[in-house]
Amino acid sequence: MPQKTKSPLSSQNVFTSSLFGFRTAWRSSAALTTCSLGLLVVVSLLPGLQVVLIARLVDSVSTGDSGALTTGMIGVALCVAATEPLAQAVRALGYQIVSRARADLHGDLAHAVAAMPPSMLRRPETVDRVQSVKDAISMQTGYLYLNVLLALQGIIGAIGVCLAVFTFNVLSGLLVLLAALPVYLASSYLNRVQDRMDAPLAALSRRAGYLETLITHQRSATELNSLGTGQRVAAWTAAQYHTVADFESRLLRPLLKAQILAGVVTGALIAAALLVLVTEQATAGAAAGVVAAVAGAGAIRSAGFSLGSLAEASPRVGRHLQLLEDAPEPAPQSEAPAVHKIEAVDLRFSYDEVSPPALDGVSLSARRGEMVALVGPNGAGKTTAVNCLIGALDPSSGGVFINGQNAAQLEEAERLAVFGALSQEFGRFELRVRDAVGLGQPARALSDDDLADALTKAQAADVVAAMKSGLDTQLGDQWEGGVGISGGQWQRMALARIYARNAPVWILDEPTSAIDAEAEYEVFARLHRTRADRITIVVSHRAWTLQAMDRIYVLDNGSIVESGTFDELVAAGGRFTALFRSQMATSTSD
Ligand SMILES: Nc1ncnc2c1ncn2[C@@H]1O[C@H](COP(=O)(O)OP(=O)(O)OP(=O)(O)O)[C@@H](O)[C@H]1O
Repeated sequence: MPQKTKSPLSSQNVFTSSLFGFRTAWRSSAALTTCSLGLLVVVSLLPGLQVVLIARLVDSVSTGDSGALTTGMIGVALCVAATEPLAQAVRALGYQIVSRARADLHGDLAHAVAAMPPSMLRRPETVDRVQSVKDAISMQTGYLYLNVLLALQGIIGAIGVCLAVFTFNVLSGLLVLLAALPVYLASSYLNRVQDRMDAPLAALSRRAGYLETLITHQRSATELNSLGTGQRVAAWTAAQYHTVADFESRLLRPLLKAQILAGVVTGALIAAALLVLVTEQATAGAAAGVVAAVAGAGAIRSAGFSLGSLAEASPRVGRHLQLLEDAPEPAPQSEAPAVHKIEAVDLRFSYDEVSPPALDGVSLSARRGEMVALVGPNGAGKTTAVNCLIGALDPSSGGVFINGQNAAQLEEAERLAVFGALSQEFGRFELRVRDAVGLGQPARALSDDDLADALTKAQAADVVAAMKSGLDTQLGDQWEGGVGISGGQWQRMALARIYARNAPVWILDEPTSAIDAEAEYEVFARLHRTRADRITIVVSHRAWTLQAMDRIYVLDNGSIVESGTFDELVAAGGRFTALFRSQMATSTSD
């Protein structure tokens, strides 16, 4: 992944976030965006036009020109009548555009995350950043164009009013123009405050969101309510959201102060402009000045509010752009090479500086056709070793060699294509059966025959045969028409994905932990029967599954303490025997 030296965050401001809002709107619909801008210009010029017409109207009253009076009255009436409906039309178009733009932004985020390598996804800061960008799409970045429209309406309206006032009195026009400055300064100040608080706020919100997910998602909520502790998690959720609210209110205080101050200064400048007009101008100018002051204040307030929202969103725009930039380009699918040997040499890895190393010089190897096992007590380092093999973790020293080549030198996609890895926490993808299994194969869509073959090999064909819609059955009973399946059946679906993938190196971390004894026997028997064309590495806690392994590596405290075949290890009477003594005693007594 490319390392970035300069964060675009530092350069985000109202202008760049407006540009981002405009670009997303244009991408979602160029026609609607053009339409909204056209209407916007018309509606924004109405206040200025109103000022000019009122000045003429007052003039015609004093000169007694009845024709001009009638025209002026009709003009003012039309302006007043048209303003609100046109403004509403701009807003309605704006909403339509932002809902499309949000869909695009959610899509962009999903694609960016999909392009991230597992090693990047494992980092907590990546998860925080993704969550923050996702939240912002629903709250700020997704609505930017609406604020751009409102800000433009306010700014064009204020400029129109200023120009109208300039025609009566230059000083007064300048004062109206100056009235926009406090609002802009307040926006910039808020932008800086927001930027400082955004990262800690995202972390707090993610925790609140996580707790809420626990108590609102079907599976976890059912488990918690069965335990009778759902209310406790609900209370934690509420408390965490209150923590978020307290944190946010620290932002609201400076926001309020800055906006009140800006409002007071704006009001004073508008009042001064009005005073100049009333004291220096004839009746028409003064009357127009009153209208201008009201219209100008309204336009500037609206522009200020929208500019404030744009300023508030700008750090989020920065994070959004940075995340998309940091995500690598989606790599073209790589054909898996034939692998005749995989080796791990002296792997060392620590999760942090204080804990003892999770891997302390682990070396192992496997050749095509071999089936090897990693065993050891909980916390020995088996999953860490597996993650280093597939590249989800980078060892601090040592390396993984595929066909003798250092795997760190391979392209990410090339390396991932080598492995079919089934983790302990395999995914329960609540999709149609064909999609849930088909996700194993990125290179092509699988035919029904391919899917049936993978399901059969994973002992899952009977499960699907019993479903009314077969391969088209929706998995998961939280969905309308969806089917709930057992834990072991979910694991068989996950194993079917690995058969569908058919990679040259299979890494199966306790692949049968939830599967019944009969099916487990079948699964292992088939793995042995079909092992010739691949390398199979299995993590297992069950003694009998280890008997036919070509080699067993015994891990303890991050080091390999023994290796050999089952019989050799039993004969040695060492750590392996101690680890599996109770299981071997049971099988002997059976
Ligand atoms: N994400 C993590 N952050 C910090 N420490 C971790 C993390 N994951 C694992 N560890 C620690 O690293 C060591 C090795 O863990 P690992 O998950 O590799 O063990 P394992 O042999 O797979 O255990 P099990 O049989 O329970 O699956 C343990 O001490 C564990 O507490």
